[in-house]
Amino acid sequence: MMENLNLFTSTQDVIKEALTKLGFNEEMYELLKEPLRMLTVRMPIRMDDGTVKVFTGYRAQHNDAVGPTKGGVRFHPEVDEDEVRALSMWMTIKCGIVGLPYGGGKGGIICDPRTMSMGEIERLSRGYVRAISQIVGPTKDIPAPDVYTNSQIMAWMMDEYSRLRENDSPGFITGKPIVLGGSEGREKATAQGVTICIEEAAKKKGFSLKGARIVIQGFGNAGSFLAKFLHEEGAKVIGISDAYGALHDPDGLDIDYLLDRRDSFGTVTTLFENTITNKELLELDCDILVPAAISNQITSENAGNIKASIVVEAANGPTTTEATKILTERGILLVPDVLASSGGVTVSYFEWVQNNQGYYWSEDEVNDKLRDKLVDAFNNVYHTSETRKVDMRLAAYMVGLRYAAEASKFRGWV
Ligand SMILES: NC(=O)C1=CN([C@@H]2O[C@H](COP(=O)(O)OP(=O)(O)OC[C@H]3O[C@@H](n4cnc5c(N)ncnc54)[C@H](O)[C@@H]3O)[C@@H](O)[C@H]2O)C=CC1
Ligand SMILES: O=C(O)CCC(=O)C(=O)O
Repeated sequence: MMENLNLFTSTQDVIKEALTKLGFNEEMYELLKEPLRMLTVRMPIRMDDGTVKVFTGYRAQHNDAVGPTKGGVRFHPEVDEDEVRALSMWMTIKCGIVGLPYGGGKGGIICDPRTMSMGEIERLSRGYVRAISQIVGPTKDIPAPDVYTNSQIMAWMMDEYSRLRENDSPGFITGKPIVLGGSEGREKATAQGVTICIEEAAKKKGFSLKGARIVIQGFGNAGSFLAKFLHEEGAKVIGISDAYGALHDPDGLDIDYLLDRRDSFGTVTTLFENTITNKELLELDCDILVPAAISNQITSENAGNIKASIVVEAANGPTTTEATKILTERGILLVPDVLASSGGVTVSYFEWVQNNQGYYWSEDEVNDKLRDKLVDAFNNVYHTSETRKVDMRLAAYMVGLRYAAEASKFRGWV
């Protein structure tokens, strides 16, 4: 049988299994099996050469029983409707795992910002906010950064929304620059959360991070800060990659140099001749493998060849259902995306809280609060996996979905 690479339908299968294990009925599955709302927008944007190009974008809102929906916006040529749907469903689960008062949302625009000027990216970012303005807002749905979007783009989006509403609305979006109400620690939060999960996973496997060999796919916001943190903890980062290729040195790469040379899209390998492929990178001999780029990277084809004893998903959806089974059967500890990458949305929540109260915290305060939430979340999912005898992904879905399901029940929706 062909492996299911459709992120939306494969997510539905795990949601169904998790709800059944939790004892919810078919009606609950009917409610949670897809987003409550999915908006498709077409945005005419004036390009620098005077022509008009029409871009397509999406905003999905999975479930808002717990509170406003929350999730990033992705600018990528391969964005598609089903991917955005699945990403919004994962956000509901992520927020539930760390106990945030949000449901899941997610957005995306089909575009390649690497080939666009700053002016074109600004006009597209503002156009997107105008197009989705009716369904978003600080108490409705709060966007944030994701692949190929950053704090500058969040600033333009916040400015556009504030103009539309005729009042300053920092709580409309998170991941903003500090001077516009961004939170200390948000930029590094996803990697910080992944690092905490790696520390906890290593404890369970009984080894120290000092000298542990790490491979990271992706050298953007998540991957590059992660390489820095693990390098600082004494681990040996022996492989990294970007969209164009991968670098490998069994004695450890020069992380400080690579961090200094990477561009704002997380590209660094184009500076080197001696590269390997992303496919080869994933199969390198190492202790911990961290996919931190895009989806469907570990499949039934390569899961049997993964050498790591811990796989931590910093990216959303990097491992297929079939590959999850194979890794689990092989005794590899898999820390699923909805847990491992929840540091980003956790500090986004802290940013929103700070915007709402107008009083800002120090980076240490943010990091301490983040650590408390993530250590609890990791142990909760791990414990569920052990006691219910289910794999870590199913355990994470059970922990995360319970929140949205119970809130939907209390509201009388099901
Ligand atoms: N930025 C955030 O706060 C969060 C990000 N994530 C997830 O982490 C992953 C990475 O996101 P960011 O680091 O924010 O994005 P980014 O845009 O900063 O970096 C993306 C990285 O992936 C690489 N990449 C892109 N296409 C690729 C391909 N076809 N093959 C291999 N590498 C490729 C890029 O070269 C770059 O190094 C995504 O799956 C994202 O959804 C998850 C939670 C929060
Ligand atoms: O920071 C946020 O609100 C959302 C981050 C996100 O999109 C994700 O965790 O995939």
